[in-house]
This record gives sequence, C-alpha cells and structure tokens, in this order.
Amino acid sequence: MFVRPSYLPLDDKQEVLKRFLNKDPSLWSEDQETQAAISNRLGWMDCIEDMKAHLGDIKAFSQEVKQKGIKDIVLLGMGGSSLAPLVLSSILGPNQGYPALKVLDTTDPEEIDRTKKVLDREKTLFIVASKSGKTIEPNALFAYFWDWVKGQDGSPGNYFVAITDPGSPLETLAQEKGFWRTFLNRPDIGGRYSALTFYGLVPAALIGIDVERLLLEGEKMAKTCLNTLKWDENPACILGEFLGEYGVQSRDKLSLLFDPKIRPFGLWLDQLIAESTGKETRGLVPIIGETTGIPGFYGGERIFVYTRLKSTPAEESFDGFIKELREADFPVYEILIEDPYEIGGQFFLWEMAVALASHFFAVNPFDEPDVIAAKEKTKQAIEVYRKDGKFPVKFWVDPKSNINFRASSMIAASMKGLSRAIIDLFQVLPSWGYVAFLPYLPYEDRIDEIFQDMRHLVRQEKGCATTFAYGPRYLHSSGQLHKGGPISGGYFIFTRKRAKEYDEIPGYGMSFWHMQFAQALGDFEALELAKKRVIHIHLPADYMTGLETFKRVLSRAIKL
Ligand SMILES: O=P(O)(O)OC[C@H]1O[C@H](O)[C@H](O)[C@@H](O)[C@@H]1O
Repeated sequence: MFVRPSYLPLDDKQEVLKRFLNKDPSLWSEDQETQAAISNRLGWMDCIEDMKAHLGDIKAFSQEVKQKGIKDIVLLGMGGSSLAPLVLSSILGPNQGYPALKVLDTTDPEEIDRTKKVLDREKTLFIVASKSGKTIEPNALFAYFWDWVKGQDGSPGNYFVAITDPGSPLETLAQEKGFWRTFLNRPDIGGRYSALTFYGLVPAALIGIDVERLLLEGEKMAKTCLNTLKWDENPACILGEFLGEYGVQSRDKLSLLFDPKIRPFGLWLDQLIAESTGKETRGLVPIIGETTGIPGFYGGERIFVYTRLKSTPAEESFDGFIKELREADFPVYEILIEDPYEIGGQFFLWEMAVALASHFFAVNPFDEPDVIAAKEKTKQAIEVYRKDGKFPVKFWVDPKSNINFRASSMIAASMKGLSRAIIDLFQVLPSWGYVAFLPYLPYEDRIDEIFQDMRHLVRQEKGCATTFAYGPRYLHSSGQLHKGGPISGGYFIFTRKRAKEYDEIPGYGMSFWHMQFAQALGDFEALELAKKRVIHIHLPADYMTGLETFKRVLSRAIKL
C-alpha cells in the first residue's frame, strides 16, 4: 500500500523516522527474506566513522602512488563502483602534482582504444572496482589491460589495485595476480550507497582530493540527518517527503538542475534515484541535462530540484527559470551548497531521502530486480555468437534513409519504414511519458550535442520529457527503471557497424565491439520482455553521419 505523505499525521511520519533510525527493514517490505537482505544493505547509515579510521592509510597510499611517478589512474568499474569517483574527479580534481583519473565504464572499442593510446604503460595504475567481482565490463577490461601491462616487467600486479567486497572473485584474482593493494569494503553497503566508502574515497585520494574534508562534510550531514528527530526539521525527511509526495501521484519526472560546477553530480544521482525507486511500475524518472524551456511546455508530471552553488554568478544560475516555474505553480525544491566539497554531505542527504521516499512508494530501494534480465539476455546473445559466429538479429533497411533498424513487437510488426516506426512509438506515448535515447557509442561532445537537439525537438513537438545515457553505462543505473519503472516510456537504442577488426579480449573469444553489441541486444530483449516500445537503430560505421541522418528522419517523422 503506498500513501501520500502529506495525508499522514505528523506522528505517523515521526514513527517512520524512528523506524528508519532503528534500521527497521519492515519499512520497505513485509517479506521476511527481503527484510533480511535489506538489513544487509544499511551499512551506509553508519559507515563514516569506520571510514575515518581508514583515512590515514588511504592518504599514505596516495602518497606512495604519487612517489612511484604514476601519471594516470584508470578505473575499471560500473555503476556504484564508478560513478562516485567520476563525479568527484570532475568536480574536485585532479590536484596539481597528482595523477589524473580516467573512468572506463564502457565496452566501447573506440573509447577503450583512445584511452589506451594516451597511456604510458609504466606510469599508469589500474583500479579494478567491483563489489560483486562478477561484473562483465570490469572483468573484460581487466583481462584486456592485464595482457597489455604484463609484457612490461616481472610483476604486472604492481600496476593494479582492487576495491571489492570480502570473499569476491576479484579478491581472489587480486591475490593470485599479486595486485599492489586490495581495499576490502564493508559488505553491507550496496553500490549506489557506497560513495563515502573505499569505492569513492580511494580513487579520490589518489588524484589529490582532500578526502578528509569530503568525509567531514559527509559526517556533518549524516549527523544532522540522523540526530534531528523532528520530521519537519530534518533535511532528509523534508526532501524524502517531497520526492514521495509527488512520486506517488505519478508526478514522477524529476528534473534535476545543477549549477555548472557541480553538474556532474547528476550522473551519480541518476543511478541512486532510478535504480532505487524504479520498480514494480513505480518510481521517479530522473531528467538530467535537459535544456530549459518556458514552463508552458512542461506537463503536470514534472517536479524540479535545483542544487545551487553559492558562488555561481546569477547569470549562470537557474534563478530566473526557477522563479518562472514557481510562478507557474510547479513543485520546486531548492538545495543551497556553499562549497563544492559539500558534495560529501549531498551523497548522504540523497541516500537517506531516496530511502525514505521509497517507503512511501512501497518499494525496496536496495535491490535492482530487473537489471538481471538484460544481463541474462546478453549472456544468451554471447553464447549464440560463440556457437554460430554471428548474432541472432536481423535489421530492416529503411528505404528512404538507408538506416538499418528494427522495432519491438509493441510497435506494428508488419511495418518496414523507420518514419512509420517512429510515428507508432509516439502515437501511443502520452505527453506525460518519457523518451530515452540510449547510444552504445564512445563518449563524445558532438554526440552529446546531437542528442541534445533531439531531446529539445521531442519536448517541443510532443511535450515529453527525455533522458539520454550511454550504454552500457545506463544498464547499471537507469536500466532498472526502464524495465521495472513507470510503463510510459519509449526507447531508442543505437549501435553501429563494426569499423574494423578490433583486438580480441584475451580469454573472451570476441572483441569489445562484439561485447557491446551483445549488451545492446540484451537490453532490447529485456525491454521487449517488459512489453516496452523500443526502436533499435544500427548506424553505419561512420556513426556521426548516421546520427545526423537519423536526426533528420526523427525531426520529419515527429511532425507528422
Ligand atoms: O560493483 P559491481 O558489483 O561490479 O556492480 C556494479 C553495478 O552493476 C549492477 O548491474 C547493478 O545494477 C549496479 O547497482 C551496480 O552498481
């Protein structure tokens, strides 16, 4: 049973807070087994004290790394094991004299190639980060880079560090291969709640971020949220109530705005919100990186949270836009931070707020039941490829644009034109739904821009909110929401033809191109299984030209 928090008497909400502080798992589930699993996911509530005890060690290790002359740190990991380091390095790092951090959370062959090309083998340290130690991307990336480093000297393990949970296959691997260091995290913390543990702090320290200050900010916020016993004075409860209140009414398009300096925080928040709440056909759809429009273009399903950094000049801020939204009566929540290091506190604030909001949605914020579907389907596609030497997929060629594409069965199966498929996708998509653009391509500014144009177009023409996230990164965050969350979504998946023979990943019998393609197929199948409307565009090897062509097709079709 889910309930609007504003309908509850204050005493009931007090009770929710009390149960939360007692780590009562029945807040999120009545099932005994689920409750036991939840009890093993609440370590983030009190991990800061533990982490303070490790700060000396982390900082000493960062000095060792620096003294060894390491210039680049490459982090191999996904989702909860990569997004906090990515956010921290984009906002707070790197510091002068310290190595730079490159987060490789992809299987894109071009992105991996480009990264490798600029690395100096003797001055690069790889961090393999994975809670489970079983995630396909970091494991394949490890195999690939281990092979590259091992020619270098007698002890390639010196160039590798692991961050994982005790007993994981990664811990064993690190022992066998003689990794320089292994950091074992508390196992009762899930990936997306692990920013203030070894997963976030070790990479941050290695690039010279003041992790003590970061953790102190985390501690300050945690103390405020855990010690303010009045619901309506507690910042996490107030934010959690805002999210829960509108989410349960299906005002679920949560548009997140950040001042420029702290904008990357949205990437981490996207996973926390989408993967925690997006299940059982409920949840909040985080809308990040959208251009702003006039409020008249937004539907009633929109709510807004604006994180303001005090030092941002008024002309770079969203102050004017927020004023317009308020005048148009949109629900708006504002968070003010004085200093970028307060991101440490924001991690905790949002973790607790999302956990409380999930109580009102009656979902378990600590699992990701639908992520597994895409993984299984990917595995099957890989098995077929290994057996038959090709993937089980056929595309239609759009007679007008020559674009290869296919569509899920919820879109008229007999139709063969791309424009028709696009029209059909929008035909049944309500303006309060959303469209997700999901390219399995390298991270490139030009690609960002092209999709920004498409997002703008969809909002102008259809009034729809849009999301944009690269694959396979999104599989480990908003992928959960696409399959398990609100049913009103339309999805565009993009892959590209193979440009050349890419290196084989040692031990995998395929290249990263093949792996990435299998992941896209896997997600298509999982979305199909969840009865979603999906169009898969298979771009030419010159994907940029292909994307421009697709943009033209979309802009014509959307007006029909
Ligand atoms: O840290 P790992 O075990 O490698 O997991 C990395 C990520 O992958 C999974 O697919 C989950 O959906 C994410 O919640 C998790 O953060």
